Amino acid sequence: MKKPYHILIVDDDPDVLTSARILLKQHFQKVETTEDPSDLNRILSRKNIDLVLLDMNFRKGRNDGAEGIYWLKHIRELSPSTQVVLMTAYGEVELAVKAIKEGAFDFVLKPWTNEKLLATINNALKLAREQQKVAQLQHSNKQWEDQAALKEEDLISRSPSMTSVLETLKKVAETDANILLLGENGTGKSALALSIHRMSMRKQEPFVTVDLGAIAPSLFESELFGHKKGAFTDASEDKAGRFESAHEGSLFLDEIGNLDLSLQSKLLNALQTQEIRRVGENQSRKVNVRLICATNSPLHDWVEEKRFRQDLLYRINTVEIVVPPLRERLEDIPLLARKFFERFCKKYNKESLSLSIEAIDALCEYHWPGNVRELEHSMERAVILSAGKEVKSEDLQLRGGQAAKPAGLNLEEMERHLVLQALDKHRGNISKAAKDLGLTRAALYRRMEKYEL
Ligand SMILES: Nc1ncnc2c1ncn2[C@@H]1O[C@H](COP(=O)(O)OP(=O)(O)OP(=O)(O)O)[C@@H](O)[C@H]1O
Repeated sequence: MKKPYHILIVDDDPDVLTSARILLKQHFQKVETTEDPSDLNRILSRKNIDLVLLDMNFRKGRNDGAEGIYWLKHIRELSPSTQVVLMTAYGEVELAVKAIKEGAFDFVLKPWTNEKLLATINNALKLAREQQKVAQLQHSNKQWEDQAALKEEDLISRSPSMTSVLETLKKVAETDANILLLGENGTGKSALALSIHRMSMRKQEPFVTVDLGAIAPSLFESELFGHKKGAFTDASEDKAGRFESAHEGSLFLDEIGNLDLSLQSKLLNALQTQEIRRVGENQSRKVNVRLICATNSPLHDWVEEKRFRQDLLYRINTVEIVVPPLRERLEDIPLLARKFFERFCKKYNKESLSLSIEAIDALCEYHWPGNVRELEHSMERAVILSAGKEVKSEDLQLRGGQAAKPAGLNLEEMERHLVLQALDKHRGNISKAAKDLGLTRAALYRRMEKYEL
């Protein structure tokens, strides 16, 4: 199978162009040639070239390689992610070394052997892919980092319903099946998605998250599929979408119910063809991702109401898993409560604090509309607010219970407290919590980040 790369060969000798093209066409999806290096501007600004095979000497009679170095620098500036392999004549090794210092990946001596040329190009493309991965990791969002910080053994449960979910996940994680996680907010869907990735054969590859509940719908397409420079006002440079970032790894689409019908079609198309097209580009790119989706929306009802495409649902739910709400996992409540409590005691230097039995009973009786996330927040709040040695049920401030007065808090602590309260009230629904607090979603996100919520 041809590799999904786009290669450009630049040489003023038509015979060299022809023989290189014939060879490379057998191995790579797209191969273009030009005799004139000044075409580089036009080509690089319109197309995504993965690698340029560049001659060192263009004008007849000149063989100091200066022009090759000039064009090499030019390519590095115009398109830093494009790899450059130089073609040099015998006796120009010193020049080639200089070129490598200027950013060329490697050089091949003319006349080349096919094996050597292919091996050099493949190595350059492999490096480019690795560099991309590093860049993706560096750019990955905070949410990803939070999830990455969660260790597998952190996902704890002893309730029969959740244990059976975890067992099913273990079985399907290794396959490449697309998985749909259904369940209320805060039940642990994101944590499970990461756990699936970590148990899969793709675990060494990227795990990329797109939270469709946290970005503006107008940005969905470019976020998922990327864009070309100039495709819209804010597109100041070419950008790969999350699909490309997740190539060979897993893509987690959280709140998939937020996709409108036109994007549902585009997503379906991408899944069917395993190709995506960046916004503003004509050419498509091959991608290979394992898709994990999650939602608290009733997608099956939405199919009936024609709000969600049935064919897309069937694509994403090869395996469908319902994550039970916390109130149906009674055995998990004390287990998780203690775990969170210990974590926050450590964080706030209150390690002598304890959780009373009657507080645990109250936790077990509560209905947990915001599920594990609400329990986590309640434990944090209890640790922060408790003044004594032991947290009692009235310190828990469970909704419908007696609210403790958050006395003695400074302005920042008060703000954090209000943000937590609003998130709990709306079961982690950012839009509703923001509205309640009189903030924009972005302003609420900033505060959540500030207070590490
Ligand atoms: N079984 C578990 N053990 C330990 N921590 C858990 C468990 N389940 C969930 N959590 C924690 O609870 C919080 C909420 O979980 P998560 O974000 O995965 O829920 P979600 O279902 O994806 O929520 P939403 O639908 O709002 O995106 C996270 O901090 C997560 O680490």
